[in-house]
Amino acid sequence: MSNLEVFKPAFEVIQKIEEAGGEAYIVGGAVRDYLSGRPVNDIDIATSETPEQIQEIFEKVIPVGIEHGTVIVRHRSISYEVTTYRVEEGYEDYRHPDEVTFVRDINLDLARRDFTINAIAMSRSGKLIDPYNGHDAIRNQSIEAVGMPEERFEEDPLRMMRAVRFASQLSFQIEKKTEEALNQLSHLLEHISVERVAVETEKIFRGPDYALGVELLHTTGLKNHLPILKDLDIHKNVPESSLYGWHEIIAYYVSQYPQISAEDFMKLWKLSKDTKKKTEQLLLAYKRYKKDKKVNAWLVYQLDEELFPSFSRLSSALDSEEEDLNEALTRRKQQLPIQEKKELSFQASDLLQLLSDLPKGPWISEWMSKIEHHVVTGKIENDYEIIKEWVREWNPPARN
Ligand SMILES: Nc1ccn([C@@H]2O[C@H](COP(=O)(O)OP(=O)(O)OP(=O)(O)O)[C@@H](O)[C@H]2O)c(=O)n1
Repeated sequence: MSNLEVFKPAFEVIQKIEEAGGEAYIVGGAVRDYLSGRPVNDIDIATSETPEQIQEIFEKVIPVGIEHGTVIVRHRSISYEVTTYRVEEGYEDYRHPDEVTFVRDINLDLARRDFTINAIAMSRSGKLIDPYNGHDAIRNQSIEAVGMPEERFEEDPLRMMRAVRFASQLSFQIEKKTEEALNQLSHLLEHISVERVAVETEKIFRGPDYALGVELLHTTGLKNHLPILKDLDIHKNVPESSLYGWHEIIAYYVSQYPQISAEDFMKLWKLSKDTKKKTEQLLLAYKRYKKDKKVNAWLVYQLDEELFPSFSRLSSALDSEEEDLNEALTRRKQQLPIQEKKELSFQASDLLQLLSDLPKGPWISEWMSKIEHHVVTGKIENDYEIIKEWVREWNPPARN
């Protein structure tokens, strides 16, 4: 096994808990990702100690979910979620949080977890506690519920979406009995808040094996409980590449199916204002691109630079023949005469001064937009005198 360096600061946290008389292990996604050779991100720690005891042991503790037994410990500028061993999950939209029962045995804590690949604990010497043979499941690339799949899914139906998400992220197969339970219980997804389902759906489309994820959504029947997607033949119309974020997912489907709208996605999936803004920009830019069949100046000017990778991914998801447009967008942006409106050499105040006989009105912003468009697209130079001359020659609409 490769080296445990990545866990070193986390092992120090565990050591402190042990020195205070408690027990602690690294659990969940970090162990899974480490054992499957993937980069380790957030490290979660399970402990025999209560949040109050953890608060006494460490200086910097943020009480994020005391009633669930969870606090954040800051150590060497890294955050660790430290959670007391417990036997029931408190899922806000399905089970009542006060059903959480704290226990003193790591094995009981592992027993309440969703899949065997996620039910492995690692001690600070790197030793594994693996009562469900999760390490073997990782080697066999298999997603298998801990114990009875039906029970696990009834405890929290979101786990069904998580199974598909792990298939997409890890390229693992779902074990037969677990998949059968998915087929049988997919309807339970209706009990889960759409916000939680949205988080998993987003991860399914982002995964390297998103195509397997989309196929599983269809074959298991989970798709039938997903707003909007349930009315589409998503298994026949699979994106040509992964999509990162809801704005890309929506732009993809809205471009494919004229009968659906971005607004409906926003409403039914309860997505954020930020997603709405990004989706609108992306769709507008893509429409322009399709019309002109090239990355033109106005498109690049209007599209936020942070959306260039999204634009590029969207175009290859819709058309595998499409080149990677990210570089073309960046190059085109560098060539623009101005990057933003405030760089115009001729501002609204100049316009008002020049045409002081006209009453103020919407014509000002209409004119400024016209000037901006002309400068960006290279029809006139961004020079005060040149623009002034051009305005003089041009018949203001307000005078017509
Ligand atoms: N519905 C859920 C959610 C989580 N877990 C358990 O809690 C751990 C942490 O959950 P979470 O942070 O949501 O996911 P990870 O598995 O850590 O994956 P990632 O961080 O990559 O999303 C999981 O590994 C699993 O053991 C569970 O049993 N049932």
